[in-house]
Amino acid sequence: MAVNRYIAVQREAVEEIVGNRLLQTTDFELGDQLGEFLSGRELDLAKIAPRLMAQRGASNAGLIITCAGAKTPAFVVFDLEESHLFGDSQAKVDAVQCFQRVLRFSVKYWDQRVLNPTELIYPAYSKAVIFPFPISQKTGFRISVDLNPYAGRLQKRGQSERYLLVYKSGREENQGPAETPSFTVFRKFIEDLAKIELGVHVAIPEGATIASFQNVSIGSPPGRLDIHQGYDLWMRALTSEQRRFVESGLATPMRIEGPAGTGKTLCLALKAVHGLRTSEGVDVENSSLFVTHSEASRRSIVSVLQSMDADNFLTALSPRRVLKVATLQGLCAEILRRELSDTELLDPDAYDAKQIQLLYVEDAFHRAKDELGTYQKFLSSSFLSFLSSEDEWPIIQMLQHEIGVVIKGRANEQFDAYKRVPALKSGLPLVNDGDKSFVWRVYELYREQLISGAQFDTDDVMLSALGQLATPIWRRRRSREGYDCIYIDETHLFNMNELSIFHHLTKREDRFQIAFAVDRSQAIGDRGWAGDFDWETLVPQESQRLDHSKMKVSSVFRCSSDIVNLAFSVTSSGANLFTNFEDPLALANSNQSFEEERICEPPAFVVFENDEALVDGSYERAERMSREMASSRGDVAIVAFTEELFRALIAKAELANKPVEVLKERGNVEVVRRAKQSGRFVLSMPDYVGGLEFDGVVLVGVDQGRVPPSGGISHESRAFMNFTAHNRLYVAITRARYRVLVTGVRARGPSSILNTAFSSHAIQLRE
Ligand SMILES: Nc1ncnc2c1ncn2[C@@H]1O[C@H](COP(=O)(O)OP(=O)(O)OP(=O)(O)O)[C@@H](O)[C@H]1O
Repeated sequence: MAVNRYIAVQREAVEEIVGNRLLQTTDFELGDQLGEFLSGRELDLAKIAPRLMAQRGASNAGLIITCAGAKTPAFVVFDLEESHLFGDSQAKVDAVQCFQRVLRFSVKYWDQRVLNPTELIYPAYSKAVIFPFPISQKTGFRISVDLNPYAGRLQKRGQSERYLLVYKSGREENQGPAETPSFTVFRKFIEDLAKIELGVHVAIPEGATIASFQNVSIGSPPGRLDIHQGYDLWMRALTSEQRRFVESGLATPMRIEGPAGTGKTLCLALKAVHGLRTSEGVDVENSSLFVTHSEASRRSIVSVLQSMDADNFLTALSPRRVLKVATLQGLCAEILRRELSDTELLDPDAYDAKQIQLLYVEDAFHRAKDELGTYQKFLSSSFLSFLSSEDEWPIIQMLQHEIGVVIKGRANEQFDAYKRVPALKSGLPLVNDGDKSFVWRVYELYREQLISGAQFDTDDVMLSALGQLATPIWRRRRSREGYDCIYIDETHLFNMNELSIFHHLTKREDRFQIAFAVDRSQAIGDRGWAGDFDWETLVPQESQRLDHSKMKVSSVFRCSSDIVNLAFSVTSSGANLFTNFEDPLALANSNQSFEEERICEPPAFVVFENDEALVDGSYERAERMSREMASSRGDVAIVAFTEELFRALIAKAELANKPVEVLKERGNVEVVRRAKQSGRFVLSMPDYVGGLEFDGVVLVGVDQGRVPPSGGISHESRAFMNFTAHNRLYVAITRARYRVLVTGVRARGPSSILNTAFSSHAIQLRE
C-alpha cells in the first residue's frame, strides 16, 4: 500500500463530493468508505462516487482526484505530511468531517459566497482557518489553508490563485496566519499534475446509482428529506445507525435515543412497517400498535405511515397483519368500552385544558389556604415561609406540576405512596409529611372541581384502564386482543401511570416486544427521573430490561450546525445547573447538506424598545425571514414565550390583519398544513410546537424577567422556573431547520439562559 503524502481534489470533484448526501458522514455506508479511502485504503473511488477518478501521481507521492469530463485546473490540495490529517491518529468519522468542511469552504471561497462563523479568512496573509467540529464538542481543533500557495513561482507560470493548500491542523494557534508553510509536498503535486490529462471521461460503473441518490429527493434540497417518503426510498436514505434500529428483530425491548431532529419518529415508523412487511414475507400474523402522545400527533403519524406505503396494514386489508395507530387515551377508552368526548377530557396537550387546570388549581389553593390553620402546626418552617412569602403565581404553577407529575404521575393518586416519593429537586420545597398533607389537600380540592364539572383528566382514564387490565378477564383476552409489537413515540412525555399500561398490552406476558423513542430533555419541567426516565415502569421485568437494546442516534438532520450549537449551549447550561437535566446534544452534529447550508444564517438576538415594538418587529422579522429563505410563511413559526405576548401577538394579528394560524395544541400538523396552504405564519407557544419542524422560528420575548419569569422570589421557585425555561427554549430552538431569530426588549436584556450561548458566539446580537 503506497503512502499518500497528498490528496488533491479538482474543483468539479469537490462539488460532486459536497453535493452527495451519502458522503457527508460515516453514518452512511458510502461515507464510511470515503473515510477508509482517505486513510489510505486502496478502494475504487468510482464505486463511492461514480463520476470521480483517483489517479496516482507520477512521483507516487499522492492521489489526484478528478471529475469525468471536467477540465478546470483548480484544486484543493491536502498536504498530509504537514497537516497530519487523515492519519492513523484521526478517527474515520473526524477525517470525513474535516474533508467535507474544507471542501465546503473551498466551494464558497471560489464562488465568493458568505462564509460561516467557523470559517475565517485573513486577507493580509492569504490564509484561512476552518473549525471543522461543532463548538458543542469544544475541541478548538482548526485547519489552516493557504489560499495562494507558492505564489511567487506560480505567478510566473500564470498559475497563481488556482490552488488551495491545506497545510496544518491542530489545537494550537502557534504563529497563526503569519506562518509560512512548507511547499515540499505541494511541489510534488504541481509536477504530478503537469503529467495528467484533465477532462477524461470515465464509464460509470454498475450499481453506482445509489451514490447519486440525492437526485431522487423531492422538493427539498439534498441532505434532509421530508418525512413523507415511500418505504423503499427511506430504506436507502437511512444512516447505518438508523438502519440497524429499523431492521433488527423486535424480540426484546428496544430504545432509540437522541436529540431532537435525529429521525427518531421516522425510524420508529419505518420499524413498524418493516416488521409488518417481514411478517408478510414469511406469512405470520402480526398485529402492531403505534402509540402517540396526542390525537394531533396520531393524525400526523398516520399520514407519515401512508406515505410509507403502509395503507394495506392501516386499513387491515389482511386481518392477519394490522397496524393500529392510537393515542393511549383512545386505547384506554376502548379498553373501558366507553367513548370519551372532548369536553369530558382535560387534554394535557391543549392550551385551553391547561388554562382550566390552572384555574382549578388556583381556586383549590385559595380554599386550602383558608384551612391553613389546621395544617400550620404540622408544616415545616421553611415550607410555611415559602407559602407566606412567595408570590402566588409561581406557587400555583409548581402545585400544578406537583399534582400532574408527582401525585398523579408517580404516586397513583394515593397519599401513602405520595409520602414515599422523594420530592422533586426543582419542585416545591417539601420537607416533611405535614408539607405533603397540605399539598394533598390542594389536590383533593382540585379533584372536587373536576368531579363537579364532570370532567376527567387523562390520569383518571389511565388508572381506570389499569384496573381493567389487571383483571383475569383481560389476562384471558390478552392473547387474542393484545399486540405482537408495540411502538411508542415521544416516550419521555408519558408519566408513570401511562407508562405502566404498555406492558399489559403485549400478547405475551413474558416478552415485551416494545420499541420506543426518547429524548428526555423535551419533557417540560423536572420529572424526578433519577438518571433514567421511568424505564422500570415501562418494562417491569428485570430480565427483559437487561436484555434490551439501546441505540443512540446523533446525526441531527433537521437543524443546521449553528442551530445545533445554540441548542447545545442551552442544554449544557441546564446540565451545569441541574444535576438531573440531561444534555443530549453533547456529541451531536448536524448532517445538513451544502445546499441547505446556503439558506442558513447564524442565530441572532434582536432587541426592541418595548413590547409593542417587539410584537410588530417580530412579525416584520418573520416576514423578512420567509422572504429571504424563499419559504412560505407557513414554514416560519412565531413562538411567544409568555401568555401576555401570545395574546398580544394574536390581538395584533386580528387588528392589523396579519396572516397567522394559531396553534394551541401540541404537534397539530393540520394547523401547520393550513398555514402553508394559505401562506400564514404559525403562531404558538413552546409547549405546542414539540414534534413539529419549520424552516425558521422567531422566538418572541426571550429576555430577562420573562425567561425564566421573575415572578418567584424564593430559591426553589426560581429553580423550578429556570428548569422549565431551559426545556422550553431547547424544544423551540430545535424546531428550526435553517434560521433562529430570538427577540427581546432592550431594557430587559437577553435571558440569562442565553449567557453561555453569547459567550461561545453561538448567538449574536443584531440590530
Ligand atoms: N437519514 C435521513 N436522511 C434524510 N433526512 C432524514 C434522515 N433521518 C431523518 N431525516 C429527517 O429529519 C427530520 C427529523 O426527523 P424526526 O422528526 O423523525 O426526528 P425526531 O428525532 O423524532 O425529532 P423530535 O425529537 O424533535 O421529534 C425529518 O424531516 C426527517 O425526514
